[in-house]
Amino acid sequence: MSDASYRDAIFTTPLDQVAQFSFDERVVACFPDMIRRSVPGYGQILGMLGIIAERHLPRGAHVYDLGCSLGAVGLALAGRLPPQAFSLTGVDISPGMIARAKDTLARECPDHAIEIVEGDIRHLNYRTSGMVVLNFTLQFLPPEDRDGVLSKLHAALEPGGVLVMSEKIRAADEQENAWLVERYHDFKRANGYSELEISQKRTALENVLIPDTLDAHHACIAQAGFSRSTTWFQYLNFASIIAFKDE
Ligand SMILES: Nc1ncnc2c1ncn2[C@@H]1O[C@H](C[S@+](CC[C@H]([NH3+])C(=O)[O-])CC(=O)[O-])[C@@H](O)[C@H]1O
Ligand SMILES: O=C(O)C(=O)Cc1ccccc1
Repeated sequence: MSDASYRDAIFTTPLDQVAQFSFDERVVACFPDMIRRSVPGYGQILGMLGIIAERHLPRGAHVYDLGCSLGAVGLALAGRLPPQAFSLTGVDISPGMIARAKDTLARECPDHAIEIVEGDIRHLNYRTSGMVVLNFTLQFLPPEDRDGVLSKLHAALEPGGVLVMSEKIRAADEQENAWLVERYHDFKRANGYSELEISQKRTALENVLIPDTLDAHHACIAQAGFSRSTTWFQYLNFASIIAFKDE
């Protein structure tokens, strides 16, 4: 499979009917460009995941990267930690993403114990792990399925284990939310997206990517059994939370 990456031009031409967004072959082909131009702080979050792993993972512990797409989290951890430091399982439901992630990781970090599997994170039998990463993935699950997944992840974590969860968020206050969304659209314009691309993608993501508030995420995390959680990163309406399982 080719490892070429293209500029995201998916919503450049006017569409009669904008179909629901899906992680199909066209998205796979331009995904690195799409996510970097569309997710404020994406690169910074990846860099910090390596630092968090370095601090929190017991030597040799297992890590899950859930909704791994092209394997960027595994690459970031392998770039910072030696092969003996951890093993990692990346899981994604999109066959196109999985095929490319497997290729990339086998080529870029052959000495690290990283496996990539196709699957639905709602129906996985999780093994005991030291760290679980949901980097912009929970937002794509139907809201009614999210509590169940977080509870399973809490159960799978070792005492002292951590969950890192990044999400597109909404603010409960309408005015605050409007400001964040408007500046987010400015961010996309500044990254070369046209008005048409911004509005068609917004339509495509309706009912597919369902953002929740930070308060709701922290409440869900507490409900799942985590004793503490903190928002360690926010850039406009994109944020990342770390949650700690009791020692
Ligand atoms: N039920 C599901 N089970 C498994 N995977 C799923 C499911 N639903 C959606 N996905 C997968 O979750 C990923 C979300 S992208 C993650 C970026 C990555 N974490 C990164 O750090 O580059 C975020 C984004 O594109 O904004 C896609 O690859 C979906 O196929
Ligand atoms: O582009 C958007 O509007 C987003 O919310 C980010 C995003 C990035 C990649 C796939 C889907 C959504």
